[in-house]
Amino acid sequence: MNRTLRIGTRGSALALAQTGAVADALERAGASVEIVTVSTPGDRSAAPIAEIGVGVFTSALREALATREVDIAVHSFKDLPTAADPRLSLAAVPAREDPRDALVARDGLTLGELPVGATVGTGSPRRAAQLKALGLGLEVVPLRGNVDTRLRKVTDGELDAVVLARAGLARLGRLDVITEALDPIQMLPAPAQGALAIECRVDDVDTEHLLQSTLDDQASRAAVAAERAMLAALEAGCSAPVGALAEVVEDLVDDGTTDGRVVLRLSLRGVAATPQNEILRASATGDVTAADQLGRTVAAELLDLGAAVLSGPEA
Ligand SMILES: NCc1[nH]cc(CCC(=O)O)c1CC(=O)O
Repeated sequence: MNRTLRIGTRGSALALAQTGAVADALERAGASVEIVTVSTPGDRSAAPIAEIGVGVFTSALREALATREVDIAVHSFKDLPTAADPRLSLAAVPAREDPRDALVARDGLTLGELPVGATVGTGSPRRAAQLKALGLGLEVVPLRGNVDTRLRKVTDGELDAVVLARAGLARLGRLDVITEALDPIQMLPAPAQGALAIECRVDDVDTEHLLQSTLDDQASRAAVAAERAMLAALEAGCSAPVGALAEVVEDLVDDGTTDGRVVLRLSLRGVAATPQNEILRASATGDVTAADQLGRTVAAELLDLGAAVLSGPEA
């Protein structure tokens, strides 16, 4: 391919960092690329994400791609609505970063070391619900803004701590500020957290092939597919109090030999909070090639437990 591929991205420091890494990988593969910044309503509004709705960061980028303003779109996967866009192809899901949430607290404190009444900033209903469910007496304070703005609340002494995606800090080279990576047992990340979604137009098969062969990671794609199938089956938006984490695990099956045989399986854990802040949990393991089905299975279990009363602000 000798055309220059235009890669669309949001203009935040985080978006530029992750798009830069994608551009580098494509250049190493011999492609010629150019980065194009697309401003999104999510970047222009200071309102809580829960109020401005699904896709605030991603629809403008998808539009720019569909209308041929750009050839490739790089999204934080967790910001993408679960509804597919028939004009676009999810050409690559690169190897995922560590998907955990991270605590950044004053004085190097961990979650368990924060005193009763300590203020913890997060704009995410999912993080808020799981923090409250720990029963530590933490005071969850609404918070929005880019990574730097959120970190400053702690350095300025306005809040005792904030919770952010570890992956965002990793991409910005700010892992040093983390005082605790939160165990998924306490805090399941957002579906697809830490993963990127790289899209191109469905009819642009050359670009699709380049992205797929250069950047796609099958295990990350399967894990994210399971998490998002769970989210979709709960009909919850990206800001709903739903967490999910799928991992490819080795499973030993008895095949009659003394050692048994190791097969790869996909394990999925899900959490949903009811409006009463009751935490519901479910998990299952399935075939790596049946990720969507696994997601629907865990969602069905959550619905059985009472998650039906649950709906995101826009669901
Ligand atoms: N909704 C904001 C958002 N979207 C993606 C990331 C970064 C991490 C990722 O790629 O999952 C963040 C920041 C955060 O949640 O702290």
